[in-house]
Amino acid sequence: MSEPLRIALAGLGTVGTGVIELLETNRSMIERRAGRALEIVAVNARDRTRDRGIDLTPYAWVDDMQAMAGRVDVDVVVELVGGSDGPALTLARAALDEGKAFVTANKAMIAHHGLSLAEQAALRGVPLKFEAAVAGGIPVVKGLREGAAANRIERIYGILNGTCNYILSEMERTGADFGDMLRAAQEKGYAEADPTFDVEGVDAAHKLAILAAIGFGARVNFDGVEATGIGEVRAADITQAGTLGYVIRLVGIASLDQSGAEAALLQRVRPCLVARGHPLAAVTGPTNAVVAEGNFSGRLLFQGAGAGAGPTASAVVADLIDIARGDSGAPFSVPVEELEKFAPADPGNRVGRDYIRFTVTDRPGVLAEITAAMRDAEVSIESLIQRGRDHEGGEVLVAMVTHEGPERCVSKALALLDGSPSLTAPPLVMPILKD
Ligand SMILES: NC(=O)C1=CN([C@@H]2O[C@H](COP(=O)(O)OP(=O)(O)OC[C@H]3O[C@@H](n4cnc5c(N)ncnc54)[C@H](O)[C@@H]3O)[C@@H](O)[C@H]2O)C=CC1
Ligand SMILES: N[C@@H](CC=O)C(=O)O
Ligand code: NA
Repeated sequence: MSEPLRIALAGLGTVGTGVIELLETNRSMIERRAGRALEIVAVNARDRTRDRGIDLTPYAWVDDMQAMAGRVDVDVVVELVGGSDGPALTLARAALDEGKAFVTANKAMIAHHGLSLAEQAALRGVPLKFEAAVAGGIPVVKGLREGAAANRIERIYGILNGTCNYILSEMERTGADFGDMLRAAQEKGYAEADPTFDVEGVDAAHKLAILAAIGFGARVNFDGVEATGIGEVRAADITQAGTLGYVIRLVGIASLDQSGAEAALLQRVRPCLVARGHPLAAVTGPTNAVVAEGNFSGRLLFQGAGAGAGPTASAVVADLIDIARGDSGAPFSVPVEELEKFAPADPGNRVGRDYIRFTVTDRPGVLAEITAAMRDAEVSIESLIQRGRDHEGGEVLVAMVTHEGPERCVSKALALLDGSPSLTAPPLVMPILKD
């Protein structure tokens, strides 16, 4: 058997402690599969004295995280600290610079700096791996990079944030309110250190940017992702959607828009209506699911735990096993210098159906004003529901579903209504996910 793969582990929170537990529990099986032992030699976290429920005495404690990069007894640095910049990025750069393999679960860092880190890794000829950064324990990076490598990917979409999916599906199941469900998601360890990243769609946008890069051979472009979170989704929307045969899910979608002279990349994260019969509608709780449509494979569905200690550790250790076996392939499926630079697609070109919810004052003529704007913008209405008011002159919800049409027409209709005294809040538009 070869020499052990020697690991330095930075960050001993939810994921870091999960990695130690997994390596301890499955030690001999992993050694057989990897062809060599995976041995943690050094660990670091902010607080040495904290009781993490695991025994850290077998490992050297390093006070300065950055010192791990230069250790001669280390082959691979694992970063489980978090944050797109700061110490995580400094460590990544230093480790790659020292010619160490680098493994991370940090989607924020890969979404922002994945391209330059991949360039650095290529320059030094060392592996850079981030399976845990996209959809936690689901082997979707590997699935796309290896399993679906023979295909041209037509579209990738999915439920990429466990916290939001937990909140939406629990609101749907129990009628509970948003705040209580967010607290529960935090207590269960699904949420990011800053949960606004989850609820505002930023975390899902990080993951989508990485997925799109792998699926389309594109340069990672987080700034090209249009992200809307779930903060505006009301219990009433969930009920209305249910009446119409849909559930609401936060969905990240990436596809190539071929309508112009040059292909452009559409990357967006939006709360969407998902038909009850669609596989994503059955995805509840913190579960993630990714659908990739390949031109030969057809629809591939990857589903599983997108967060939590065990599943995320499973992805981190899978990367370590790959490194132990000698895999040093391109992190984004094609060599970094061949990644294409796509312009962001105009979302107005999207042709689809939308759910639009208006909150209006209940007085004569309001509905006529809304439908006139739809007519003038050439938006065809498929169905319309008006919910009864609470009191005379009170707020009323008007929800409609459009026929298929260009998204720019819906935007035009909303622009026509902008500033109307009849609307008590900005309308909420949720695309209806295409099968
Ligand atoms: N928790 C989850 O389910 C998932 C987490 N991730 C990612 O994994 C990474 C780690 O996440 P968690 O384990 O949940 O975080 P955590 O907050 O539980 O743990 C972070 C660890 O890093 C240490 N740390 C933070 N800032 C530090 C600093 N400035 N200097 C030294 N140590 C520092 C903390 O002491 C702690 O040990 C993040 O990038 C996160 O986005 C990815 C997928 C799922
Ligand atoms: N906060 C994330 C954790 C994993 O990436 C989520 O809720 O999905
Ligand atoms: Na993954």
